[in-house]
Amino acid sequence: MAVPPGALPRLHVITDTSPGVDTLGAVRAALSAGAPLIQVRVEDAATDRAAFDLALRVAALCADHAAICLVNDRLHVALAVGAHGGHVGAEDLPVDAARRVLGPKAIVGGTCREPDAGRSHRRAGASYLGVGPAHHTSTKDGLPDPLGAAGIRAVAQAVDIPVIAIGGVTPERVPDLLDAGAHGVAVVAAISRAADPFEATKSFLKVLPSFEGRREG
Ligand SMILES: Cc1ncc(COP(=O)(O)OP(=O)(O)O)c(N)n1
Ligand SMILES: Cc1ncsc1CCOP(=O)(O)O
Ligand SMILES: [Mg+2]
Repeated sequence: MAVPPGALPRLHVITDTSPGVDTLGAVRAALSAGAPLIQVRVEDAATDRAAFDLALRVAALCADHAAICLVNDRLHVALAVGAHGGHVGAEDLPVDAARRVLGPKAIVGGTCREPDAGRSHRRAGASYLGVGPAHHTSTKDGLPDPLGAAGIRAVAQAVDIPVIAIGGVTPERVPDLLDAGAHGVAVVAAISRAADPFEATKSFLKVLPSFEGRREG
């Protein structure tokens, strides 16, 4: 299911499969609070079967809430569960290949950190850019130094597709990221590892512009 141009949701809640986290509990809470989009992300070491099982359940929950479901990295899993699209980065399929795999109507997100890569992803058919780390994060290892709002701004000014800022995003940091030109934010820890993921989601929704991104029907 395609999202109309300009209607990409502003809050992307990314699943957290790290030990001690109630992955699906957090997804249910986020959706109940009004999260418009869930991205299914598993550890690199997870099997395809584990990724598929989680994605199938998340896709069903998203359907119940008229929310969008994307799958990170594993585009065959996205296709297998009927997700709305997928997200790829430097170690995944290139954006143009992801677009060919998922088709012209799918949502295809591509990671980038600087303007030239953003322009190139745009030409390759990306629907949106995931740009980060915006701030320090302990959720993913091996990342470069945080880009800060200035780094987000540099990419946002270079493209005409939505920029989703990722990495260490909290509700308090959202206004600066929006001022820098981000369309929205992607969040792992500040929702899934919050004491109350429902309230945490509400806190994000309060500081994001209202949700033209929620899918009809
Ligand atoms: C919205 C969004 N932006 C960036 C990423 C990161 O993707 P990638 O660089 O491929 O890293 P992994 O998430 O695969 O570890 C993302 N998932 N979502
Ligand atoms: C996957 C990824 N890519 C850049 S930062 C990041 C992790 C974001 O997680 P958190 O919201 O917990 O900082
Ligand atoms: Mg990836």
